[in-house]
Amino acid sequence: MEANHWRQEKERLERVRKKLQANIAELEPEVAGLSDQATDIRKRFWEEVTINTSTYEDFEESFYSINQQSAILAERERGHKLLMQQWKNMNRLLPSPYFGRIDFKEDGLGPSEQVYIGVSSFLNEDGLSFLVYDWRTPIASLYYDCSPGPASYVTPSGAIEGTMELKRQYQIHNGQIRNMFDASETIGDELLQQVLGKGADSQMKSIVATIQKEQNAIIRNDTSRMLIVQGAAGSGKTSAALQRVAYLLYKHRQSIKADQIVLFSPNTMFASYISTVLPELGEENMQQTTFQEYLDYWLGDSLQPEDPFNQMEYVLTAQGEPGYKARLQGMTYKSSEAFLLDLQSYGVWLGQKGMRFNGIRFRNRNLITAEQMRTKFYAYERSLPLFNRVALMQEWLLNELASLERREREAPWVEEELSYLDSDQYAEAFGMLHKEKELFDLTEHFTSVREKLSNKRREDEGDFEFASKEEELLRRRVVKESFKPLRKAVKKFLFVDIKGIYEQLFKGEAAYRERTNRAELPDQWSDICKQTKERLDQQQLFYEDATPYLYLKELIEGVRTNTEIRHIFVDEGQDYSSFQYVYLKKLFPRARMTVLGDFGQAIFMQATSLDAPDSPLVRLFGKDETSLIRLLRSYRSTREIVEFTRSMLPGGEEIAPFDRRGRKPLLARLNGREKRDAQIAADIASLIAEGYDSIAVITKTAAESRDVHESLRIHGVEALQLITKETMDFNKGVMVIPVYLAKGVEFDAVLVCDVSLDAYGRDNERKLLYTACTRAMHRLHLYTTGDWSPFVRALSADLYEQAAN
Ligand SMILES: Nc1ncnc2c1ncn2[C@@H]1O[C@H](COP(=O)(O)OP(=O)(O)OP(=O)(O)O)[C@@H](O)[C@H]1O
Repeated sequence: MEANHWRQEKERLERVRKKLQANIAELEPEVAGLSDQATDIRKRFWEEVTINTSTYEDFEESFYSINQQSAILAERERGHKLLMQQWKNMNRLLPSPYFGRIDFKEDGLGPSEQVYIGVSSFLNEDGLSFLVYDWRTPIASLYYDCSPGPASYVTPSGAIEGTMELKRQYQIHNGQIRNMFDASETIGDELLQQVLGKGADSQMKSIVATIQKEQNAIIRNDTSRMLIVQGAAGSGKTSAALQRVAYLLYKHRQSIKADQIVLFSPNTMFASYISTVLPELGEENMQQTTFQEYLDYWLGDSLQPEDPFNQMEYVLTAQGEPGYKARLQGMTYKSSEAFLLDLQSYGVWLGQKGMRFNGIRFRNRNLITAEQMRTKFYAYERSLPLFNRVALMQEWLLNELASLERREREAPWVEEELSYLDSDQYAEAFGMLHKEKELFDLTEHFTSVREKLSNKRREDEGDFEFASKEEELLRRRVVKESFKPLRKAVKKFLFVDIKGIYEQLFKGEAAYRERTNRAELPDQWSDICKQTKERLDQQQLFYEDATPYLYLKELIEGVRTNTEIRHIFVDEGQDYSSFQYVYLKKLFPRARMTVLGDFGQAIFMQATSLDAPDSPLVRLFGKDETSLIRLLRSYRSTREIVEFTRSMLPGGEEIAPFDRRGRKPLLARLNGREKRDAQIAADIASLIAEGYDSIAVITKTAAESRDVHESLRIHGVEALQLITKETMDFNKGVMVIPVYLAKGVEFDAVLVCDVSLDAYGRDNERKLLYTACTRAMHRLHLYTTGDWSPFVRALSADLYEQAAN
């Protein structure tokens, strides 16, 4: 680039930085005092406000004064927050104010405008012209979407047409321009090369400077209710999702707050891995959770749901066990749409007969029997949906309990209970009664007024009548306390025997057909029934049963919803069942959904295809409300690694590697485990010596991880982490990790330790191996002590190197 361009750019950078420094210095004193001031205001606010309740007018006045003051306080706090935000943004800009520039000449207007783009906007003193544009502004999309030449961008008031005369990228560190490129075709191949060539980190990085056009379409999609992204491994799905959150928070800053966005992540370690991206962009983090957390929350007390990792371990390790085939068939069927329809039909059947209830017992007596409830339930209007009738039942039960409670006051046990009250309890109850009476009982007021008027004292504690009243009140209180758990249980719908209702669906083929109208059933149905029932008897649920169970529960009890949430993001979306999607949609009725995933990495049994023409995901909101974007370029791994991994997948040839070069994957076959582990230990040492500091030894199962971890430590590998499903944080270094926990994360080097026919021989293990290998950014090693897995054997020999034995 010409020397005078460099000079001009350096001078401009200096100018912008000086202005930033001046503005920061100007705000500094104000900002420094802000947090003290805020607490000061609050303190004074509470000191100055006293509630005057002597007369109604005084009370009213105090009330309005409090309201007024708190409004002033809120306004001031808003102002402070804004100031603080500006100050933080400027500080974030200072070391690297921008990463891109476009010169854009709008059709029909004067000279072209120089648009510098950075992580937030920065205005000139005039308050009108932008020295830096936020990357999320409409005009900045030109930088991501267009090449020099005719170009246009969309604003809320329509499309703006014009010509892009220049597109430039900068690498600015510590206030110095390190590098500058003028881009022509696509943005930033050079910059991207440099970014991708770096080492893996313990935290995911933001990609704002190098967002690619197809990723930008995901980030800025604002029209669909459902946005589905099917993207190859390493194509930037998670990155795009996080930038999209930042974009939505910026674009809808008046109406959406960070806590109205929820991201479902595959595990807690992944949540920690991505947690710094949004703060790096100056935004607050969205809420993060896992589907398992949700299941635990709603089922926790009554039934223990299995977690998906245990389910996965079973699939991978229990091949020889009896009932294995049935369990796998059960997993597939219970995640299917067919089963969802079956449950709906079952709901209709339950509307006519077969509901099961838990009778209400009290002190070893039946208060209301299950039979009474059933009779009552089926006496309600049959056309009412189940949950309406259950709500009516609930109301009826609460009324019944109230009258039973009244009757119960005369029961002998109450008398007995009263005599057990010690004097303290008595005094306490007595005090409470009086207090309650004074506050709430109108008759008490009336009595005291009458006392004053007639100048005649009411009966006191020594009076007979008072004593009997007191006993009556105490009885009432004792019975009320003992009925409390019953009322609570009714309010929580515990009178519906959901477990029994779910269980009676698995009473054999004929019963199932009758209840669901299903003609075709998996051939192992009777074993599936047996397994399901056995689990329920142990107060547990298979993972594949957990969501259907909750679905049925809500069909009967009514749907839980959270109407606050505006957007939900589902990462690794291929690993959720159609059931889980229906569920999420119901749960968050006002939310838009963004689902990101890769069917090539669908390693769980409940997998859902994201982009198949008949995908249940598309049907969820209907074609018109759904957009589907496919990402085919893979950025994480070198060209050599992508060429190797994509060949493992049918149809993988459409995955395009980004052109970053490296060594071909290395295949090593060794004679026995001892030699293999010695080789892995030696390879780890040499990779570290080459400068790679994030290295993962990937195993298939948790048990294998433990073995290999132990063995590698004996072989002298130091500071070796063992990652389990309980690991909360993702730390850089050398680790042993089961493949299903490595989802979504990446490493400089990956060593897959047992790529034998035994370990990865079945078709469902193909995707597992693909997922393991695609975690590698720069180097990939595969080891075996026996025959190679057929998925490796089928690869063309020029895709890899073989280690000399
Ligand atoms: N536009 C980009 N600029 C710079 N880096 C990028 C870009 N897109 C993706 N990357 C990098 O590629 C790697 C993979 O990205 P990411 O993890 O988002 O992909 P993914 O599609 O979610 O992967 P997977 O499905 O395999 O978990 C990350 O290191 C990310 O920083």
